[in-house]
Amino acid sequence: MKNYFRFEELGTNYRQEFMAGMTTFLAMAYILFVNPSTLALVGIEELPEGVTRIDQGAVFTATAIAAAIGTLIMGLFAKYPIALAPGMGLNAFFSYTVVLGFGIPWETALAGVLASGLIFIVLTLTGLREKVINAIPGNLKMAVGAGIGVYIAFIGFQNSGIIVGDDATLVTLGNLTSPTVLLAVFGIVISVVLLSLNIKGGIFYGMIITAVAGMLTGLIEPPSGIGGIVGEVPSVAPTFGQAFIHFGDIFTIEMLVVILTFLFVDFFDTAGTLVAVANQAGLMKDNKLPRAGRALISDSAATVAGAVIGTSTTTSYIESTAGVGAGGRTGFASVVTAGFFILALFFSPLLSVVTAEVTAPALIIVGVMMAASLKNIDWDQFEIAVPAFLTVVTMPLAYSIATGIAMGFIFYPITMILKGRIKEINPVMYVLFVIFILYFIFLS
Ligand SMILES: Nc1nc2[nH]cnc2c(=O)[nH]1
Repeated sequence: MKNYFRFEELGTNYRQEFMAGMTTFLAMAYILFVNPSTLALVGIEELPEGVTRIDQGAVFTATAIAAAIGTLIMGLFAKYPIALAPGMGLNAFFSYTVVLGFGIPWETALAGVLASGLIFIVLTLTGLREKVINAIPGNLKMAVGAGIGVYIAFIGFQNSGIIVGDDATLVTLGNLTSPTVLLAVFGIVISVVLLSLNIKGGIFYGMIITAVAGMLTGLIEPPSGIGGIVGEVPSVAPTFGQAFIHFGDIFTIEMLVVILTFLFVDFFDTAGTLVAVANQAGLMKDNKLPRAGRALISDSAATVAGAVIGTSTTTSYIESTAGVGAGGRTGFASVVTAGFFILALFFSPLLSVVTAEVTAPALIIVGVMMAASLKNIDWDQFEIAVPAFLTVVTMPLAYSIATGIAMGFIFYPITMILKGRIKEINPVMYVLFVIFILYFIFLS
C-alpha cells in the first residue's frame, strides 16, 4: 500500500496522511448540513407553482455518499489528497436560480446535473476537457474561483440577515440587534478566532459552538437525548433515480442554459481547485497537473453518482488545502476522508440544529479561502484586470456565477486585442466569446 501511494518518494507516512484526511473532513463536514438546507430552500416559505420541496434527509444521505464515492475514487484512482462533495457554488445556483428563479422542479434540475456529469465524462475521455483547461488563461481561472467565493459569502450574509434588501440601495446592513443576526455574527467571530489559531477543523468546531450558543439562548431547539444526535441513515427513496425518471424533461432551451451553466461552473471551479491544491502539495510537474485526466474523471463520476442519488454537482473541494496544510500528500488521505463521510451517515438527527445562522459563518469562511486566488491575478495589466474584476464582482451583483464567467470571457478578448496582444489569445477563447454572447441573448 505504501508503494502504491508512493509514501517514501513523497515524504509522508500513515500517521501524517490520517491526520490530513481527518483535517480535510473536519474542514468540509459542514456541507452535510448546509447542502440539505440549501437544496430544500429552508427559510423560503413559498415555492413556485408545480415545484415541491426536496426531502432534506434524502439529500443528507446523498451528500455523504456522493462525497465518499468521489473522494474514494480521487484517492485510489487519481491518488491525490483532494476530497470532493457537493459544491456550495452550484447548490446555490441549483436552488436559487434554477428551482426558485426559473420554477424548474428539483427532479428536472437533478436530471440536468446528471446530463452535465455524463457530458463531462465524454469530454474528459476524449481529452477535450484537459485541452480547454490548458487554453484558458490562468488569470481568468483564478478570477472565477475567487468570484465563486465572494458569491458564496454573499449568500451567507444574506441567509443570516446580516445583509438585507433595501429599496433605495438594493442591499444594506441588517438589524444587528436581532438575536438571530447576533448569533450569526457570534459564529463568524468564533470561526475566525479558531482558524486564526490554526485549528484545522475551525469551520466545523465554529458551527458546533454556534449551535450550542443558539441552544443555550433559546434560539435553537436542542436535540432530545442521544436519539437527537445519532440515528438511522435517512432513506434516499425520495430522491434516488429521479434524475433518470425526469431525463426526458431536460430538452428545453431553459434547461440547455442550465446544463451549460452546470458544465461551465464545474469546469472552471474544478480546474482552479485541482491546480491550487496540487500546487500547495508540491505535486505539479512543469506547471502541469500530472494524471489530470484521472482527477477529472473522478470529479465527473462523482457528479453522476450524486445526481442519481439526489444532490447537485459534486466537485473537488478547496478545503482540501486544510489537509495538505496538515501534511497530506497522497491519495491515502482521501481514503481516510471518505471513511469519515461514511461514518457521518449516522449523525443525520443533528440536521435540525444546523440553522442558517449556524451555516452562515461556514459560507463566509469558504468565501475567504476561495478569494485567496485573487493574489495570482496580474492586476497591473489593465487588459487582465478588467475581465478579472468584472468576473469577480458581477457574480454576487447579478447573483449568478454564470453571468460572472460570461462577463470575464466576453471582455478578455476585447481588452487583449485593444492592447495589441492578439497573438496570445488561444482560438478556444473566441469560441467561448461567441457562446457567452449567445448566453446573454438567450437570457434576456
Ligand atoms: N472548489 C470549491 N470548493 C468548495 N467548497 C465549498 N463549496 C465549494 C465549491 O463550490 N467549490
